[in-house]
Amino acid sequence: MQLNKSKILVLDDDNDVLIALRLLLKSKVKEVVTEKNPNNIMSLFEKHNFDIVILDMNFNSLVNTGNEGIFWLTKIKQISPDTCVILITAYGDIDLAVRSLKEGASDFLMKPWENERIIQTLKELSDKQGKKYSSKSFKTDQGKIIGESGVMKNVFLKLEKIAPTDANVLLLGENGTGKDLIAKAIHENSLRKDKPFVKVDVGALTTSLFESELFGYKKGAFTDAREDRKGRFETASGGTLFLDEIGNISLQQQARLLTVLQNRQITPLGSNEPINIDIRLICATNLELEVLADQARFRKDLIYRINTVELTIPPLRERGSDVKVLARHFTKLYTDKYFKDDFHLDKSFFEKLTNYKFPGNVRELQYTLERAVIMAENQILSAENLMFSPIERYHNDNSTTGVTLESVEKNTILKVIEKNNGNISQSAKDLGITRAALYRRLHKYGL
Ligand SMILES: Nc1ncnc2c1ncn2[C@@H]1O[C@H](COP(=O)(O)OP(=O)(O)OP(=O)(O)O)[C@@H](O)[C@H]1O
Repeated sequence: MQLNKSKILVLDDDNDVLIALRLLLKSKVKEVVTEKNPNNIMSLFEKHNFDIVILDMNFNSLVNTGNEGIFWLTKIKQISPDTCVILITAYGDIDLAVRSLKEGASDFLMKPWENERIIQTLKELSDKQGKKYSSKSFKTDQGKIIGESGVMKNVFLKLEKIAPTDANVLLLGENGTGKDLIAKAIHENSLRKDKPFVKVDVGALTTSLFESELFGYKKGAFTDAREDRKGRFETASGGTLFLDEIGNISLQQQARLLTVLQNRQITPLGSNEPINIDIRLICATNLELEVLADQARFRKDLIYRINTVELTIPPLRERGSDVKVLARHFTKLYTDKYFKDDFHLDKSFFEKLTNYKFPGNVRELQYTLERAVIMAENQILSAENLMFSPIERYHNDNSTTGVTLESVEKNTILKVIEKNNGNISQSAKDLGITRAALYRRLHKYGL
């Protein structure tokens, strides 16, 4: 990462220091935030993702032992392990310097400092971080996309290449794999980052809503159109439009979308005047590309339009050690959110997690850990604290123990209904039975 893309927090109780560093850094970094009170660290990290913190060693002018600096350094490293911390002190002390480096500080500077030395140190740290992020995580303002597995490193490398271009992107991956997060990351790391990011779950829109949501309407265009309303294409102008669940839109909706993308123009309902649109398009689906490319379901010409680059986000069960890294991340997140003391994560905790297949992917892991943290009765999290969601379990059960014909039938029905988003007519069709027969079975299995 270059220094001009870094977000920096300066924490010092001396106003002169804050002003001097703000003036020095303002034109050289992406954002510089200054703060006098270290008790505000937590809330600042909730709002910003700082790459580097410049931290005073001595907040209490009466006791210059530097211990406060070490205390806050440890806190920052707990909240955001990837943030680099540079400690500064007016009371140079080699022992303290060594200790702070052991506790995770990246460097140590003496007051009064030389401006050039600070800038040089910040540059080196930003460079190092850039390399680290490209292999371990990818940053967004919402947080980090975490992953250290080979497949995710590959995703990060592709993201770095794709994000700054204006290419349309198709994100493929099962539910809960992080497509939403990645769509935002692409936007935030693009040249359009200061313009809107607009998400529409198109799979959930009826035909008439699809038109009015995406293209907008003029007052009087239909009974409820009491005033002009901009469509999402127009709201996203200059920025990124993220169309989620694109695989679920009808052929008619696909035709409308294709026309807009070909002409780069929309015409609001009730208007005769087309409006030029300037958007970057990101689409996502949980269908596999081969399924999506089935002519009966999706137009090939539209696939080509939306899919300049495609990015497949692998399911969590194929990401090896990511389960552990994500588990640590979510445990920490919820420990802080619910003001709990830090937990010891037991061996059995990780064993149970790594043996589970996570049909609901990262979202399921996240909820499982939130539940575990809330319900924990002591400071140890072990296998017993992990309760996987029953709504996902039927996907995961590959063993034949206890399998009956009835359970197979019940699970198949559930899967098909889920695939069709609860649409009973379509599910009955896919199952090769009548709607009435499907209702009888739903009743029989208490579904
Ligand atoms: N690699 C990751 N690192 C950190 N958090 C993640 C990661 N992947 C997913 N998450 C979190 O998991 C949850 C689900 O992710 P997200 O909504 O992006 O998935 P999705 O693929 O868009 O799901 P769906 O297809 O159901 O819309 C979110 O809370 C997201 O922040």
